[in-house]
This record gives sequence, structure tokens and C-alpha cells, in this order.
Amino acid sequence: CWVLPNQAYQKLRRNGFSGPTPSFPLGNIADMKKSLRSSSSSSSLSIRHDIHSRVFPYFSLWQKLHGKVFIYWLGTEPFLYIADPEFLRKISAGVMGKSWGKPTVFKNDRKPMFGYVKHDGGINHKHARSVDGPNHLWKARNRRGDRNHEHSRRDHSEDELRNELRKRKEVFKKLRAMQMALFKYTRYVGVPFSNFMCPYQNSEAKKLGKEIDAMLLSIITSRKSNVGQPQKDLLSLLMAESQVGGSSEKKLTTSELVDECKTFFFAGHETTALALTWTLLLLAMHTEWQNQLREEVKEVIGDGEIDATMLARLKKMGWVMNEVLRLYSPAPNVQRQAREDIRVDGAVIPSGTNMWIDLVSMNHDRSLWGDDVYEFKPERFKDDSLYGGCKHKMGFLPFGFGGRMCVGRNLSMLEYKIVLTLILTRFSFSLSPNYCHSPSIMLSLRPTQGLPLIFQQL
Ligand code: HEM
Repeated sequence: CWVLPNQAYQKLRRNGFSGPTPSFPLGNIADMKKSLRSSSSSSSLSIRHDIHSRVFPYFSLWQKLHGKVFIYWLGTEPFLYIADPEFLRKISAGVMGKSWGKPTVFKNDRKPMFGYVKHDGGINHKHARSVDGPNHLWKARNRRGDRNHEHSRRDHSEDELRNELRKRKEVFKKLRAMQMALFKYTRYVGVPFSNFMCPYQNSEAKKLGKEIDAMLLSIITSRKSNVGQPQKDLLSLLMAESQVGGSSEKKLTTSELVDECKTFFFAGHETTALALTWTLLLLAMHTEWQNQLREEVKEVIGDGEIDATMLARLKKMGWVMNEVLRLYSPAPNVQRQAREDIRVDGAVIPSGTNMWIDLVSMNHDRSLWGDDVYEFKPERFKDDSLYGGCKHKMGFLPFGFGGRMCVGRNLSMLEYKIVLTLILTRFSFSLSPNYCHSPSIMLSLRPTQGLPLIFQQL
């Protein structure tokens, strides 16, 4: 618990990395909790986008004392904190995809959420294909002019649909409850025997995990037995994709399908839904951008049916999405674990080192973005659609980087544009006077007090 991590820590220190002093067995967790408590008491009516010191107050403080690269401790696990894109470039330059893993310390804690983390040696290739698969199938369906979606829905017996919808709602409710339970529990990540510190949350998460698996299993099994009456939704597309070619290598097992569903909720649904949520906030505050996007949708799509090629032509909407991901990145950090020694500027980051890359800090770094860093300015992506004028190519990583980059980025862009198009063509919206700006991290970056909006039908 202590000797090995401490040896790793000493190696890092010898290589010139400093950081806040840890104590046994919590590491720096007590300081982190204390600083969070004082910052979270400050939900406010004024909306400021410089959120770093609010959502990561401890990192913001330690940066002032130790710079943009330092060591801190989660329990008995040392983490190398990184908010310097040049340092990140250097350490990732010579690293092959397989030499990066996810910190093992998170593996067990998050198991009820993502069964797939067992494939830690790299992205599960079946998984990657199936996440991108719906995208291809969606395009293919539209190319073929197959518009039988509604039709096939009607074919499906009403009772079965109702039954499945009820189960799906229940699954979502339980997944959300599991997230809350796990969030409290994972605050003691890295602390030896932390299972006993939050026994209720821990057993609750495990219980919910089992219930969710059983419900998803029953949905998949009943889908499988309904040959010839497919629903055209993501699960069916995944199931169809897993059958394509029919070879056993390509097929997903039922338990892999269950894992995929959970991944879609946490890695896929949550992130895209939050990107849309923050977009609604920013568009409610900037009605000129609401109007610009509405105009663009009118020009590109008109009254016709949305298809993938049209979505690609919604350029301004793409800028808005990027600017939202910059200011309010739903995935606020990226984690890595070195699987081999990494050499950087004569120093060595030893194999096994955990790394915590702070995306919120880099997205709000004045030295990378300029004096307008806290302003909502989608036009910064006009001439530089990938980096928005960021002074460093590794300074804007909303979907991560390298071999472990988000496998759902294309899908999320499609979902985002479809949903936003549907909202913009039906409603105009403004911020409710009851809105309280309360961004905080609960695994993802969320408005903890919700986002009340006033909608007006167009
Ligand atoms: C706005 C939406 C999204 C954002 C901001 C986002 C962001 C991220 C980030 C930052 C990572 C970590 C990458 C890394 O470690 O380098 C990640 C990983 C991942 N994302 Fe996304 N994501 C989004 C949507 C989606 C969607 C729709 C899916 C589809 C299911 C998805 C599936 C995944 C998976 C499976 C991984 C893990 C990859 C691995 O470590 O093997 N994401 N995402």
C-alpha cells in the first residue's frame, strides 16, 4: 500500500517533479475535499465561464504553487498532474498506443459502470467497430433511401414495445443512481480498504450493477427471440452489426452487448447530453448565435429530411459544438498510466506512473487562447476548425488523444447536430431567472442545480 507507491513517488521527485505534501492513508484527498467544500458553497446567479478554480479548486491552487506539472496523491497512489500541452506532446511523442493504459486504480471502482475496462490493453476492437458501426449503418440506410423506420416500429407488437420502454426507463434510472453512488465512493479512490469507508455506496453500486445487467440481458434476449421484427434503434444496430459477416471473431457475445449498452450510457449518452445541455445555456445567453444557427439550418436543410451529408454542411453548428466543448468540456480530464518508462527532457517518468490530464485547465488557459479565453466565441473555429486558434495543437483535446481517443466522436457529432437542429427549428429559448450557475464535476461536468429554460414555440 505504501512502500511501492512511495518508491514510485521518490523516483518522480528525483526526476524533478514536486507537489503538495501527502499524508497516509488519504494522500491529498482531505485537502481536495476541503477546498471543494469551500468552492461548492458558492453557486451564484452571475454566469462566469472561468470555471477551473471552481470545479477543480485544488488543482488551481496547486498550479500556482507547483506549476502546470506536479505530483499529487489519491490515497496511496501518486498521480502526475499535467496541464501543459507541450509537456504532453513530449511525453506522448515516443509512446506507442499500447504503452498507454488506464490507471489500474480506477478499474475495480468503475467495473459496475463499464464492464469493458477489462480490455485495458487498448480499445476493444469489437467495441470500437460497433460504436462507429451505427454511424455507417445510418449512412447506409439513408443511401438506400430506406425510410421504413416508422413502419418497422408499428410492426413491433405494441405490448412488447411498452414493456421494453418501461424496462429502459428503469435501466436509465438505475444507471443514474449507480453513478451517484459510485461518485461518492470513488472520492476515496486509491485509499486502502476504501470499500469499508463507504460500505453503503459500494454495495449499493454493486447491487445496482447486477440489476442493470439483468434488465439489459432480458431486453437483449427478448430482442434476439423477435426474429424478423427489428426496431431501428441503436441496440438493434449494434446487434445487427455484431451479426455482420457472421464470423465468431466479429460477433459480440451477449455479455459484451450488455457492456456496450452501459458504455453508451456513461461514455456516450451522458457526454453528448451534457454537451447539448451546456449548448442550450450558451445559446440562451447568446440569442444572436441561436438565430445564426437557425438561419444555417434553414439554408442547408430547409423543410426536408435530415441526412448525414446535410449535417456535415452545418459548419457554424460545428463551431458552436467545439466552443461549448472548450468552455464546458463534459469529459473534464483524461487519464493514462505509463506501461513503460517515458523519457522527457532528460527526466524519466517510470513505468506504472498514473497521469491526470486536466482538460478544463488547458481549455481555460489564457496563454493558449488569448485574452478572450472566457468568452463564448464560436467564430474562433471558423478558420481553424480543429484547434480554434489554440496556440498549441495539444491544447484542445475534447475527445482525448492518441490511440485511446474517444471512439464515439463521429457518432456524438451526428447526435448533437440532429438534436440541436430539431430544437432550433421548433423553439426559441431563453434562460429562466431561476437559473443558478453551478458547474461541478460528478465524473462528468454537470450543472448541478439543473438548467431551467423558457421555451417558446416558433
Ligand atoms: C460530446 C461527446 C463526447 C465527448 C466530449 C467524449 C470525450 C471522451 C474523452 C475525453 C475520452 C477519453 C479519451 C482518451 O483517454 O484519450 C473518451 C473515451 C471514450 N468515449 Fe467518448 N466522448 C463523447 C461521446 C462519446 C460517444 C457518443 C460514445 C459512444 C458510445 C463514446 C465512447 C467512448 C469510449 C468507448 C471511450 C473509451 C475509449 C478507450 O479508452 O478505449 N464517447 N470520450
